[in-house]
Formats: sequence, structure tokens, C-alpha cells
Amino acid sequence: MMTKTKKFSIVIAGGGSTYTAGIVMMLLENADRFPLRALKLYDIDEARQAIIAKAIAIELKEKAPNIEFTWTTDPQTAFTDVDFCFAHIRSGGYKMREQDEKIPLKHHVVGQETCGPGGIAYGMRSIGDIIELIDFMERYSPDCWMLNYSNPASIVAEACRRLRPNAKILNICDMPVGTQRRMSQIVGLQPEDLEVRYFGMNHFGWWTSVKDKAGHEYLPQIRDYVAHHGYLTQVEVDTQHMDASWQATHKKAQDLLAVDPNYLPNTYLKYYLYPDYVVAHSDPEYTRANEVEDGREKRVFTAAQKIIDAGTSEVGAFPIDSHASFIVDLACAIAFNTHERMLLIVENNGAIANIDDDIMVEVPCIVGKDGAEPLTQGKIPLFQRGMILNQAMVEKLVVDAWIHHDYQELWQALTLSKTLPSAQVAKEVLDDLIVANREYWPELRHADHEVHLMSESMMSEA
Ligand SMILES: NC(=O)c1ccc[n+]([C@@H]2O[C@H](COP(=O)([O-])OP(=O)(O)OC[C@H]3O[C@@H](n4cnc5c(N)ncnc54)[C@H](O)[C@@H]3O)[C@@H](O)[C@H]2O)c1
Ligand SMILES: O=P(O)(O)OC[C@H]1O[C@H](O[C@H]2[C@H](O)[C@@H](O)[C@@H](O)O[C@@H]2CO)[C@H](O)[C@@H](O)[C@@H]1O
Ligand SMILES: [Mn+2]
Repeated sequence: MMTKTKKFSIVIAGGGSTYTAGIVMMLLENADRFPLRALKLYDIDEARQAIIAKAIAIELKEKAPNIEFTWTTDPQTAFTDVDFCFAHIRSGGYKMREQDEKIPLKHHVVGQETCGPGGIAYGMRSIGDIIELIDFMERYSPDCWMLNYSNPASIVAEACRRLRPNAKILNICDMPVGTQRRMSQIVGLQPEDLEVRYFGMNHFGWWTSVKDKAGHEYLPQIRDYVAHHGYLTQVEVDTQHMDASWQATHKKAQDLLAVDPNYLPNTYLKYYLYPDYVVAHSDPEYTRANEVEDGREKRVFTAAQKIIDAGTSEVGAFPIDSHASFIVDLACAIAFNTHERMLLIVENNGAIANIDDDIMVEVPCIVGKDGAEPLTQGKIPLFQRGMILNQAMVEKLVVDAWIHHDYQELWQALTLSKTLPSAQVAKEVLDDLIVANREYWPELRHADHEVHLMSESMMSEA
């Protein structure tokens, strides 16, 4: 365990991310509990990262000149002498997110960043990149911890479990944090006043209890609210939430709750429970990738350029992404052995009693210097168990396909996904995704020719 006086060295992988500047500002705000001696940005896109980095350099010179700040595209420089790696890379960038969303929609199938075929395509791009980051970290700073929130977190976590089982990596998502904040507004408390029980996988789970520290259960009250309004609250909690598409997602939770009124659903279940509704309400010519390019990305890069041009952040400092303080909570839990309770993506090993041990689940964990210890959530009902087992096998098939370079396994993954209506449509979507991802995916081998022909003739008979 580290002493409270220790100052940390961190590297942010994906330095050119739309989130980097807000997270650096958040780190400054949290400097009293998580002091920094060095901060590095690492990215493979030198030009993109340089815009964010030069602006941050100006801000840090004005606000925290004692932090040694550098940016680089060289892995050795980036990963040497670091205590934590915060990883938020986007393999393939917004150009490929757009393809993940638009290709399935062309086939009248859900087109989304982390769910359905888009998430599978993104997973096939991310696995190799995250494994590479882990290897850099282990080579140059073997004691370093990676706090990963690069998506698709669920597939990435399963790939890490398979390929780097002993790596010091914790996978975390901000969705439960954000929704818990909405729940706290619904009941008139602060997020930190609430303690939850939750089970599922990333972007795919249910709250079974929301209590205050005295043990009062708010689930019924929140359920009544969500049944009428979804998670829509009146307070502007952060700018990302205010985009109309996010508001619609929070509102749709009321229809998710209707399917099982016992538990509070994760908003992204809409992609699995109402895929036809999602497709009908999507614009195949203008998806979330375009919204972000025209919104968050433009805002962040314009603000950075303004600071660079003026040579001072007085023209408009980056906003603090206070929402991201959960990353500091996680880092502190490891650094200071705080045993904080947080929702993380971990190997099940009995946490959910009636699903397989080797599924990567999202459950409350106690976090300390050795990592995360999942808290048992007991047995779950048939409906959720069926949904989880289905989705878990989809994600396992994706990782199998990536490891074996196997077309058949990837086709099976898409076929199994609740977001696709048939093996035929799954094949058509997959074949288009393969063309679009040629630069990023391993080249997939087709199964034995005879078996393949047989399956084609079986399909034409049907
Ligand atoms: N888990 C969560 O809750 C959560 C929340 C928000 C965002 N995210 C994820 O954070 C990531 C960043 O999102 P964004 O919208 O800011 O994307 P972005 O495209 O703006 O930033 C990602 C950066 O990663 C860089 N990059 C890509 N591949 C890389 C590699 N192999 N090594 C180093 N850098 C690489 C890109 O060049 C880019 O600068 C995405 O994966 C997104 O899905 C996760
Ligand atoms: O469409 P984007 O790029 O704006 O967001 C995609 C991410 O969505 C989730 O994060 C939400 C979070 O759930 C919400 O509480 C709020 O803070 O906004 C975030 C979006 O910026 C999701 O958890 C991430 O994994 C996605 O990358
Ligand atoms: Mn997430």
C-alpha cells in the first residue's frame, strides 16, 4: 500500500480523446486526494493528440506547474515509470464508429457503438490494441495498474480474461455511475449516499437494491418514477446527457422496466429488448458518431485550438469532467487500499450464483491494493439469466473468432445476438463489416469448404 504523501505518475492512453482534457481538469480538482508528479499522454495519432496536449500544457503551466507533463507516440517513453495507465482508446476512431452504426442500419438492424453488430465490430478492432497496451505496461512498468474504460468494455474484458489473465487491469464503465446519479436526484440525495446491488454484464444489467447508508430501500420509489419518466430528471447533470438522443435513451427505460417491473434496468438494454423500435427511430444517414463529431468533438478541439492560439487558458479553460471522478476513486482504492465499493467488470466466479464462473460480469466489488473482490449477488431469475447467458456466449464467440481468425465463429456470434433477426441477415451484415474493417480485423478464415456448402444448401432448402 502506498503512503498518503506519495505523488503519482500516470499515462493516459488515447491522449487525443474527447475526454482527455476534462479528465485532466478533474485530476487537478482531485489533487488533494490523488496528487500527481507526472502526467503523460500517449496516442497513435500524433496530430490529433498534439492539439489536446498543447492546450493542456498551457493550462498546466498556469495551474499546476509542478506536474511534469509530456506527450508522445512512443510506447517506451509513455509507459516507463508510471503507476497508473488510464486507458480510453477508440480503435479505428470516429470514422469506424460511423461504419459500426451505419452498416447494420443499412440492413435494418441496430447500429450502435457497443451493442449488437456495431459493438462486435468495434470489439474485433479493440482486442489487439488493448492487449498491446497491456504488454507495453508490463514491459516498461510492471507494477502499473491499467484502469480501462475503452469500449466495448465487455468484449475487451473477456479478451483480457482469456489472453492476459494475470494482467493488472480493471475494466470500468461510467454508465452505472451516471444512472446512480440520476437515481440520487430522483430520491433527493447525493450519489455517494447510495449503496446499490446490481448484476449483469457491461451495458447489460439490473439494479436489485438502492439503499441509503442507514439501510432504507429506495427501489420501490425509484421504480415508480422510472415507470412514468424513465431516468429523465429535471436537473442538467452534464452536457453529454442533454443531447436529444441520450434523453430518449433515458426515457425509454420506462419500457425496459415494464418487461420486468422488479428490477431497475440499464438503459442500453433497449438495444436488445426493443431493437425494432431503435431501428425505426434511427437515421441511417446521421448517427450518434455524426452527432458527437458535430458536438463534443468539435467543442473540445475548438476550445483547445483557442487556448493554443491565445497562449493562455484565460480565453476559456476546459470544463472539469467531475463525472469522471470515479476513475480517481478507483485509483485511490488501489493506491491507498481503501476497500471502496464500486461496480466493476470482473470474472464471475460465483458472484452471480446461477451463471457460469467464466463469464465477465458487472457487479459491486470491494477494491483494494490487490484489485477487485466481487460481492455475491445470489441467484438471478430465469429471464435475466437467459439474457445474460445469450449475450455472454455472443461475446465469447467474438473473442474466439478473433483468436482463431474464424469466420464461422463470428457469424455464429452475430446470429446469436438478440439484435439480429436471422443467420442470413447476420451473414449479410458481417460480410459488409469485414470489407469495412479490412485494415483492423485479423483476416478471417472460412470453415471447411464442404461444411460451408452444406450449410448454404440447408439454408436454401429452408
Ligand atoms: N467505459 C465507459 O464508461 C466509457 C465512457 C466514455 C467513453 N468511453 C470510451 O472511451 C474511448 C474514447 O472515446 P472518445 O469518444 O473520446 O474517442 P476519441 O476517438 O476522441 O479518442 C480516442 C483516442 O484514442 C486514440 N487511439 C486509437 N487507437 C489507439 C491505440 N491503439 N493506442 C493509443 N491510442 C489510440 C485515437 O487516436 C484517439 O485520439 C472510447 O473507447 C469510448 O467508447 C468509455
Ligand atoms: O455516444 P457518446 O460517445 O456520447 O457516449 C457513449 C458512451 O455512453 C456511455 O457513457 C455515458 C454515461 O452512461 C452517461 O451517464 C453520461 O455520463 O454520458 C456518457 C456518454 O458520454 C457509456 O457508458 C460509454 O461506455 C459510451 O462510450
Ligand atoms: Mn460504458
